Amino acid sequence: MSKLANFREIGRKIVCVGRNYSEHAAELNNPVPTKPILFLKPTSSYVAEGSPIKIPKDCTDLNHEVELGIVIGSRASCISVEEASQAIGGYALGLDMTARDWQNEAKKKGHPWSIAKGFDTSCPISAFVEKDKIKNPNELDIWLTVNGEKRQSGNTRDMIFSVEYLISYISQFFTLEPGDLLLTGTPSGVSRVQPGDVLKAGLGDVVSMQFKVEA
Ligand SMILES: CC(=O)CC(=O)C(=O)O
Ligand SMILES: [Mg+2]
Repeated sequence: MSKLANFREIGRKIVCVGRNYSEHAAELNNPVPTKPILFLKPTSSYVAEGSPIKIPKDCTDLNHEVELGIVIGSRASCISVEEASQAIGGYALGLDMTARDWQNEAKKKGHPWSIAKGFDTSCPISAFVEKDKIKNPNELDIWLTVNGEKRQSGNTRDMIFSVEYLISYISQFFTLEPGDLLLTGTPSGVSRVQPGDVLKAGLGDVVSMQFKVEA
């Protein structure tokens, strides 16, 4: 078994990409970016299957964002797009749970999104997926249902910036280390969740996961 199977324990950082699908940028009335928008989540935000997603106190608009996760396998600093795939150690499916009311408030004030995106349980994550299980990460169906109803359905080919471009771009600023996770942005269809909801998500026929939402 790969050493990266416990990437949640060894992970040093979670780097997230925002607005990487133009339909999602449009549904929130955001401009389409000309270069990747990056933010970080703390590793304390991880939650694995079997434990609930908890709506933070005073949050009134918690949204799901299903995203392809890249688990970094080797140290990478200032690498080129051509070198990027060598840094991939494997994959995971992730949810970038977002307190949209808090994020909107922060955006208005020009404040960071740290609390809106990084509160405890804001990063539900699947089991580790071995690198060889996915031939092309830029050609994967990705979906999410809430209580059995389809809410998000996309394909990573619609990402504005490819997986390799993102790894290269991020490595110009942050040295990537084994166990780091990159969340690559969400397709359209984000929506509010309520206590008792059951979220199911999947990546092609490679991996799926389920989480219950609690107050
Ligand atoms: C508007 C956002 O929250 C950006 C984001 O996280 C995304 O996946 O897009
Ligand atoms: Mg996101």
